[in-house]
Amino acid sequence: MGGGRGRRSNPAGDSIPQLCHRTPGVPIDVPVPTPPHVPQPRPPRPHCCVSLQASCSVSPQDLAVPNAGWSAAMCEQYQRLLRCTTNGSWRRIPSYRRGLDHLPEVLQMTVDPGPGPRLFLRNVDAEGAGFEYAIFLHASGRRTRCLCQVGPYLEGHQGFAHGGAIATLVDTTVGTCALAAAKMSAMTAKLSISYLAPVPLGAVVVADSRVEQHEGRKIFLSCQVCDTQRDTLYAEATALFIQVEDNNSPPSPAACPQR
Ligand SMILES: CCCCCCCCCC(=O)SCCNC(=O)CCNC(=O)[C@H](O)C(C)(C)COP(=O)(O)OP(=O)(O)OC[C@H]1O[C@@H](n2cnc3c(N)ncnc32)[C@H](O)[C@@H]1OP(=O)(O)O
Repeated sequence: MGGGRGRRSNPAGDSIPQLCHRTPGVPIDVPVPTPPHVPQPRPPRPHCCVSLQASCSVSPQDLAVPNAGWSAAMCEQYQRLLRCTTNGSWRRIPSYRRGLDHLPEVLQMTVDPGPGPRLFLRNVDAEGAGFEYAIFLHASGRRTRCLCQVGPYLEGHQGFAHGGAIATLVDTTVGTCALAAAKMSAMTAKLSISYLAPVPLGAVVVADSRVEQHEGRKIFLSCQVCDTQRDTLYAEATALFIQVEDNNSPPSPAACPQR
């Protein structure tokens, strides 16, 4: 589905094959929003370099591995990508329920055994219902490849993925690439996406990202989202990430235009 509408993608020309839990609905205490006219202090930057809580007895579960919700196609493509890690040219990045996907040289995960904040892409517990994904990082540290099965809870138009879900996938793929390139925390400053063909729910897609330019604190990246056969280009994107020091004070709020 959608195969005829996307642009044909260019082969990436690399050594990797061309590929294009638990209880649902854990209640979360949602804070009551403060009225918009009350000025609020800017929240601190996310602290990425958080040490593993030694006191926590719960072993974090790596979710970037096959589970019962993965389709045969997803499993097959995952195994293909995994084979490319054996010579060290690529490596799989572990992923946890809490904390960003795990790049130990850049950040360490937090361990959260209970309900509370969750990584956005890991907020659905039912296997296969939300984002099922695994990210691979190239040895250059400047390319990432995300294999993702788009679950039914990501629906936008009937039978197809929500554009925001695709944006999340892209942001995460380029974000991982930016963090690896920066070797420090970085945040999305700009994300531009062209949606070229609708992604059917249940589809397995591959998002390929690379650093295009790295100038000081600014990292410019590109990303393409394709089917596993590289027949359909679902989306292409460019992004700008800005390196941030974890212990910096937050930037002053941007002035809001007067109405
Ligand atoms: C393994 C782990 C995987 C993790 C993947 C996670 C992916 C998820 C990533 C996210 O979703 S992050 C959440 C969404 N992003 C934000 O919430 C960021 C909100 N914005 C900010 O906090 C600040 O605006 C920002 C940190 C991006 C920049 O503020 P700074 O004060 O540090 O930057 P500054 O204003 O000094 O600008 C530095 C340079 O960047 C440029 N710049 C900043 N924002 C820009 C912008 N939006 N567009 C274009 N250029 C921009 C700016 O012009 C300047 O260029 P020059 O050095 O050439 O003068």
